[in-house]
Amino acid sequence: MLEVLGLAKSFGLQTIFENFDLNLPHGRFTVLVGPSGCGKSTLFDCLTGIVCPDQGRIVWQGNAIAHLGSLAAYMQQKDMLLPWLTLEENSLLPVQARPRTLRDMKQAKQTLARIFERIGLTGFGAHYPYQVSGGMRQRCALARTLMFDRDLVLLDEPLSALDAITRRELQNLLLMLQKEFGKTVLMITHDIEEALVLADEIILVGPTPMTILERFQPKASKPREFTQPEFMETKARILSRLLTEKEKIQG
Ligand SMILES: Nc1ncnc2c1ncn2[C@@H]1O[C@H](COP(=O)(O)OP(=O)(O)OP(=O)(O)O)[C@@H](O)[C@H]1O
Repeated sequence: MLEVLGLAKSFGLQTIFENFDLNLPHGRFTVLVGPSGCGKSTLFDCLTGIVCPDQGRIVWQGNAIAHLGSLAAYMQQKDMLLPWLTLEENSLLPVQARPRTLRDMKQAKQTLARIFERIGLTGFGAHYPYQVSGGMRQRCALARTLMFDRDLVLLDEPLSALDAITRRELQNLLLMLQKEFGKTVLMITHDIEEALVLADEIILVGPTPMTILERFQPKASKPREFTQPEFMETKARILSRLLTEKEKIQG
């Protein structure tokens, strides 16, 4: 579905990645795990056209494109909510931005009401971002991402500001998106247990310049519990690999 070939990006003298390849098959849930500052968000920015890559090819369903642009829904680390719009208005922005009829808008509002219910925002649609907590803003940003209704969803640490229970609920929501709506998901997380619960494939990336260190394909069927013995072993391997890379850098 999406193929990235030889992607390169530098900021001044700092090479963030070069010759970076990635392949996302349709309907798969891929999770990128790697140390802070190694270039994961920059990769997403290059894919979506926020940042221009220096080199490389992005191929979408067999066609070379400059960037994904509106082909993908992208949730960035910052919630990017517009402060002068309510949570409902923020979430409906993707629908406002495309040609629509009154019926489309009615349907969109119904869909949003279901998503709000699922993520615990029912009753907060008329609130402004400054009136709710950071976790609620993040949930609203996730709702807005879902309202884009794209086959490919890029999520940059979407659940990082949430409490454990809400986090688990939203993990289930993400799994539902993949299973029921056939979405292809590429997600960044620092939480290895979260990666193990969600991923069809975990891509472990190493420090700048970012390279792929190892790939893991958890076999257990979903929904999963990260306490499964297979996961404990994989978690230990991922942690040990990250530690080795850190020690290499520190000399
Ligand atoms: N616009 C920019 N100009 C200059 N340097 C940048 C820019 N954006 C990112 N960088 C640098 O690129 C490197 C990679 O940053 P990036 O945000 O992609 O890392 P990350 O892996 O997503 O980190 P984290 O996991 O902490 O979010 C960092 O050293 C960062 O300072």
